[in-house]
Amino acid sequence: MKQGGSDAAKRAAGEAAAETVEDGTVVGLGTGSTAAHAIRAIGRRVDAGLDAVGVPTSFQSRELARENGIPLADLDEVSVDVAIDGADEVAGGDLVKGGGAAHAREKVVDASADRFLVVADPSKETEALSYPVPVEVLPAARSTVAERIEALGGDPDLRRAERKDGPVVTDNGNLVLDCAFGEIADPGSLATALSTVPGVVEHGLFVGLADAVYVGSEDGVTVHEP
Ligand SMILES: O=C(CO)[C@H](O)[C@H](O)COP(=O)(O)O
Repeated sequence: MKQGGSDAAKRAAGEAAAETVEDGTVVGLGTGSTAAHAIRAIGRRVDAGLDAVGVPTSFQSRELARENGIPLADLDEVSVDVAIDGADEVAGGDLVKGGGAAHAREKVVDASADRFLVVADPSKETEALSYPVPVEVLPAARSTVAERIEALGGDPDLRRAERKDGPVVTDNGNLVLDCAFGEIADPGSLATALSTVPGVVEHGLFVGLADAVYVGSEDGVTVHEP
């Protein structure tokens, strides 16, 4: 994932979005270092009396929410009022996500929310998406999906684990192909094409889902409503 942004900028964005969580609501808890700041801030607010329930998007966000005392629910038990999640690249309201290989559950939770707030540092903002699109695939479909992605003009690369020999395995037991397409002229068309490839569980293009983008910096937070 892009690592250009400062932790102070990520913290500013995460904490500003966490501040908008209202009493008596259900919050989708995103994955990654920026969303982690939001989770810790929500935990502090719960500790101070906020009545909120979290729906995690990954093993990692579930663990962090537990450590921070946030009551949790599964998505089939509640409906999500607001989701707060990070991104690897942001172009207006379109995103590439999945740097943490959590984009399948993230998309289910973020898309189900009444409001989806993206939290990011300025290094994530761009005019046109070009970050390699993470594609979660069934292990048995790795080669056939890779061929289809090449036919769509992409360059698929199996994501490998840093601290073990072999591939990254998602929370759902699948593999990830990071697919470079260069500058993506039409994210909507590419998203539709990827979704129709047999064996693709989910891809990291989030097109038109964001309701607001909180961009933090050392000097404060700017909120865009795409
Ligand atoms: O999509 C994600 C995980 O699947 C993350 O939200 C994305 O990678 C951004 O992470 P960070 O806030 O650490 O830069």
